[in-house]
Amino acid sequence: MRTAHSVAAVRNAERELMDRLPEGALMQRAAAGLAAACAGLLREARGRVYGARVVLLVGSGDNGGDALYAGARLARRGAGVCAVLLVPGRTHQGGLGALLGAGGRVADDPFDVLAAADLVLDGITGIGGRGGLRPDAVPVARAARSGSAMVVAVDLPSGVEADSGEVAGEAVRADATVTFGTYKPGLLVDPARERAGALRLVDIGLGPYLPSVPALEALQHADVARLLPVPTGESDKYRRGVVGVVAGSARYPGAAVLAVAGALRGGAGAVRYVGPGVEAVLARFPETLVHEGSPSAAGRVQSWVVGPGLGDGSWATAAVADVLASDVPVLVDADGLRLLDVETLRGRSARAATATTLLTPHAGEAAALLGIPREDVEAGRLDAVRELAARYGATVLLKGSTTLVADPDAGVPVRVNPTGTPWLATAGSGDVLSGLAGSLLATGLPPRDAGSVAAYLHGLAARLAARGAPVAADDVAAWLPEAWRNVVG
Ligand SMILES: NC(=O)C1=CN([C@@H]2O[C@H](COP(=O)(O)OP(=O)(O)OC[C@H]3O[C@@H](n4cnc5c(N)ncnc54)[C@H](OP(=O)(O)O)[C@@H]3O)[C@@H](O)[C@H]2O)[C@@H](O)CC1
Ligand SMILES: Nc1ncnc2c1ncn2[C@@H]1O[C@H](COP(=O)(O)OP(=O)(O)O)[C@@H](O)[C@H]1O
Ligand SMILES: [K+]
Repeated sequence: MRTAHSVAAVRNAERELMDRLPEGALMQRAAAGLAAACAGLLREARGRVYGARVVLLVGSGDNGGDALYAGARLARRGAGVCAVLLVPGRTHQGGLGALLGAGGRVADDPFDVLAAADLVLDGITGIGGRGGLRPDAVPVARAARSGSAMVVAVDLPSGVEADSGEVAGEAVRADATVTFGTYKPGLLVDPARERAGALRLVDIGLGPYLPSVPALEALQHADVARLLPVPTGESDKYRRGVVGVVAGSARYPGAAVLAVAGALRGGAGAVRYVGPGVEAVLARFPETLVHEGSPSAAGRVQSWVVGPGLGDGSWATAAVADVLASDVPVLVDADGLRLLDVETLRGRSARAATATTLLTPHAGEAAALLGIPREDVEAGRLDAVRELAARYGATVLLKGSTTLVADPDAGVPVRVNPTGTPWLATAGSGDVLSGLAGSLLATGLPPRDAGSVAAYLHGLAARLAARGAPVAADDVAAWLPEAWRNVVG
C-alpha cells in the first residue's frame, strides 16, 4: 500500500523526530537522498555526474535549503552547480554556505544558466507553499521548462497544494519529484499529480512518528491480489454471488451490454440482467440470466448495479426506487444518480447493515449532486469526494483522471487509484466499471474495496489494451481477465 499523509501529520512527526536528532540531521538525510536521486538521473541521461550543469531554484524556506545541500553534494562530485536565489535576503544560510564551500556559485543571470542546464532542482516551495507560484517565481519556472533540462521537484512541485492536489495558479511541471518521509496527498491526486512526474520517496525516518491512519492510500498489486475473490472447491455459481444489472434503454442498449460485460469479469458466479435491453444482452452474452419485469421480481441477487444508460422514463425511475428498497449492496451510476431519492438513499444504511451503497459519479454528475460547477469538482477532487460521501451517507467513487473512493466515515482514508490512462476517457468505459464493481460487491467485498479494486483492474486493463493506442470500452472489458492475471500472477 502506498500511503500519503497531511502536512500537519508530517510537521508533527518531524517535530518528534527532530527532538531525538542533532540539529539539521533531517535536512541532511533529505538532501543526501535528493542528491543520490539526481546523480542517478544524470548518469542515465548523460553517463556521469562530473561536468553536468545543475541549476538550483531556491525559495525562502527549508525547501530551498534541501536544494542547496543537495547541490553541494553534486558539486563535490564534479557537477557545475549554480543557485538562483529567488529571495536573496531570506536564503537558507547553512545551505548556501555548503554550496559555496563545495565550489558552487550564485547565478548572475538566471535565464542564461537555465538555458544551458542539464538538470534543474525546484526548491522554491515544499509543504510550506501556499497558493500558486508568486509572480517573481513564474518566469524562472517557465524558463526551467523551456530548455532541455530535466526538472526535479524537491518534496513537491512548487505551486501545488500539498494536502488537496489543487493548483491555484501556476506551478512547476516536473519530470520527477523526490519527496521526503511520506507521500503528500497532492502527489497522488490531479491536477497536482500531473505536475509531479515520476515519484521517488526518500526515507528520512519519519515512519514511526506518522499516524497509522494516513490521509490517502493507493492499492498496489499485492493489496489487490489479497482482496480478489478466489472460488474454492465448495463454490457454486450462487455461492460465488449473483450480481443484478439494471441498465440500458431502447435508446442506449449498448450500456446494458457493456455493464454486463464488466459484471461477467468481476468474480460473481452469475449475472442477472433486468431491463429493456434483454435482446441485445443475450445476443452478446448468452450466459446472462434475464428478466423484463421489475428488479425485485427477478430473483435473488447479492448486489445490484443500477443506472448506466437507463434514461429517465417511468420504468427507469421505478427500477431505481425498487433496487434502493432492497437490503443488498447497491451501486448507483449514471442516470441512476439523477433518479435516486436522497432520503431513501440515506435511509438504507439505517435499515440494514447489508444495505450499503456505492455511488460512481464522474465530475459532471458529482457537480450536480453537490450543486457546484463541474470545474470546481475537477479542481478539488479530494474535497468533492469527501463531501459527497459525507452528505449522501454512501461510499463514493469519483471517476476521472484520478479516481478516488471515499467512505462516509471521515476517519477512513480515501483510496486513490494508481492505474488507468487518459485513453479510458472513451464512451461506455464507465458502464464496464460499474458492472465490474457491482460484481465484486456480489462476491462480498465492502463498497470501498469493491470500488477501488474495480478501478484498479479497469485502469490496468485499459493500459494493457491500449499500449499507446486508442481503445474502446469493449476492449477494456475484454482485457479484464488479463489484468486480473497480471495482479495475481
Ligand atoms: N517536514 C519535514 O519533515 C522535513 C522538511 N524538509 C523540507 O522543508 C520543507 C518545508 O520547509 P518550510 O516549512 O520552510 O516551507 P517551504 O516549503 O520551504 O516554503 C515556505 C517558504 O516559501 C514561501 N512561499 C510560500 N508560498 C509561496 C508561493 N506560492 N510562491 C513562492 N514562495 C512561497 C514562504 O514565504 P513567506 O510566505 O514567508 O513570504 C516561505 O518562506 C519541506 O517541503 C522539505 O523540502 C526537509 O528538509 C527535512 C524534513
Ligand atoms: N482523463 C482521464 N484519465 C484517466 N481516466 C479517465 C479520464 N477521463 C475519464 N476516465 C475514466 O474513464 C471512465 C469514464 O467513465 P464515464 O465518465 O462514466 O463514461 P461513460 O459514461 O461514457 O461510460 C471512468 O473509469 C473514468 O475514471
Ligand atoms: K519544490
